[in-house]
Amino acid sequence: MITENKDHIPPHKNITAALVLADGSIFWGYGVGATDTIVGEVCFNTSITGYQEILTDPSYAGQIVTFTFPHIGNVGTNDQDLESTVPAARGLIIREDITAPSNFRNRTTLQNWCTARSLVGISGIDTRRLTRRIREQGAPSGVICHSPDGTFDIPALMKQAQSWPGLEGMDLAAEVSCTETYQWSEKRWTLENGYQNNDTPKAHIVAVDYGVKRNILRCLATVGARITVVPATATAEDILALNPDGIFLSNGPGDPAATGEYAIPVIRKLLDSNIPMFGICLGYQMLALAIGAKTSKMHQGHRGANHPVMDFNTNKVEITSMNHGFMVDKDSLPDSARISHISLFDQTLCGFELKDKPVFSVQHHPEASPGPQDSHYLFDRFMELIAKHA
Ligand SMILES: NC(=O)CC[C@H](N)C(=O)O
Repeated sequence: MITENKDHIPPHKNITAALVLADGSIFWGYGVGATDTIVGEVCFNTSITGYQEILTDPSYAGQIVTFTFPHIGNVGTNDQDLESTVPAARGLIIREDITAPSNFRNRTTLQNWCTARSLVGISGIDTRRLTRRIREQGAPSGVICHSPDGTFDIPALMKQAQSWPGLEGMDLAAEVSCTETYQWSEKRWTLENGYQNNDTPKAHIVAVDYGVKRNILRCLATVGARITVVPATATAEDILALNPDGIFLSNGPGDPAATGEYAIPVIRKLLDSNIPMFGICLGYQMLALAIGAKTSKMHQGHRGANHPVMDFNTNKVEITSMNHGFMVDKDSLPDSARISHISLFDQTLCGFELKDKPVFSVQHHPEASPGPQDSHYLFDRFMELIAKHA
């Protein structure tokens, strides 16, 4: 492992990758995956499992993920733990070299999988040091350059990192959304049966895809929904014409405030229909904007699988999976909304419900993938709300 420096010359001849931050810091390491140069916001995730799900979560579009857990890649990759097929994380930063996979579900190494997906990574990085720096100074823009012959144009890489505009004000949801409407009936994976379909649906949910994770759709199918997934640009009329019993607003990448042109007016119209509605993460943030609340960029964000959240409906604490860099400002919630969930790490707002409409939403990821399953009850809560309003 080589610690960061500002010297433009690689410290030895085996170096095949560089991570260059906008402030000029250089971290040298070893290339993983595709031979390319990528730019994005450098964030960190503290989960100890689920790197494949994290890297395929469309909410990470525009981001480079630093894994704080040192052993990434040691269970290989498979075809089942994918959260999407659309572009998601741009790159990965890891501590240890990827070792030979050891898991009965493995199909191919993380190294080959990254190459096949055009994902660029760097290993050999002091991820503790990098994470401390993000905690102290916020998530920086950065570039990973994977160069097998060990040549790097550091000033050009620095310039590329500095000229990247950052996620604030950036709309990425429309880029990762599906373009055609489709049906979904697959339920959550089990060791005994793999993926099974829900063939006896109890309700029809229209899910608006701002970058939806497959496990959210699977959780909805598991609690009994038939799901129609529509593109982020679907109008309220398109959605209502499908005759939904419930409407779901998905997670997704980028700045929620940047979706104001297309998503917010649609959500406002949908609220008028009084159809039960549930939002997760970006969907929650956009719902908040639609009722007049405000969102802002967080200093370092929440990304991990051990975030404690309090549910005020039951006064129970749930350990949750999180992945967000923006938040809804608690004080900006209008009187029409009631706080339902709060982060016990930093007291930020994690959920609200509307007082006079069958609408609720959460900032965390109840579908997990990866992470603890404590929050699965929220999908049941949605189905109960739908049954009550049928
Ligand atoms: N997982 C998500 O939906 C993330 C929402 C939003 N892009 C954020 O970073 O806060």
